[in-house]
Amino acid sequence: MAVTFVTGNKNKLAEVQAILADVLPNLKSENLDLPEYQGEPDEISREKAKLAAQKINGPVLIEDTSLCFNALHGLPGPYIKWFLDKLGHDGLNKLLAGYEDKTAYAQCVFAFCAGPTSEPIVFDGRCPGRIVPARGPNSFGWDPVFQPDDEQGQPGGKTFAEMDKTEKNRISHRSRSLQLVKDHFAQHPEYRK
Ligand SMILES: O=c1[nH]cnc2c1ncn2[C@@H]1O[C@H](COP(=O)(O)OP(=O)(O)O)[C@@H](O)[C@H]1O
Ligand SMILES: [Mg+2]
Repeated sequence: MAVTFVTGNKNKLAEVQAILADVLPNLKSENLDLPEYQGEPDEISREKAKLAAQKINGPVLIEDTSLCFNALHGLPGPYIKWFLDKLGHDGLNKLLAGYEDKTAYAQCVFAFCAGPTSEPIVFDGRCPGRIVPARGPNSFGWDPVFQPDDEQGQPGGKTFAEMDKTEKNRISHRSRSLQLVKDHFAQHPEYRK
């Protein structure tokens, strides 16, 4: 019962295969065109996983990433893709111009659905930080405008874009939710084959 990771994003696939290698050595991948649901991040991932499990007719893993501004009660959240696309890094900063509070969190929700009639299980990983004017290479999404907090919960020094991969992966929203996924599959050897 090999699990299929449904994604169109090659970077995500590589990261997920690397991190899950020992618990899901036979993880497959498929690029299905799934609808972009609206709602709370965990609900969106749940719906995506259910539909993917019906289309694949087997066990699936999906992922959805949000960037949530506290002053805006969690928005743009799951809609960050379009906000980033239309407003750019500068526009994301300007959204918070009227607010003292620049804090935000990156949220990654993986969802696993065992089959077409199963209820999905969600794995919610978050990384707290703040929105800052862009710094560092413009290589991945909103990385240049997100400055994660340090281990003490204080404003950290670097944006995600200024960190190397290892440094980002130690604290990132995605690595935190993947750790939960890993713990889950460590207890479910039936998916290792
Ligand atoms: O770790 C990250 N750093 C910076 N940007 C990210 C990260 N993960 C996802 N994004 C961006 O956030 C947006 C929402 O991600 P989502 O997971 O819905 O994207 P996808 O549908 O392209 O896979 C996209 O614009 C994506 O590029
Ligand atoms: Mg999305």
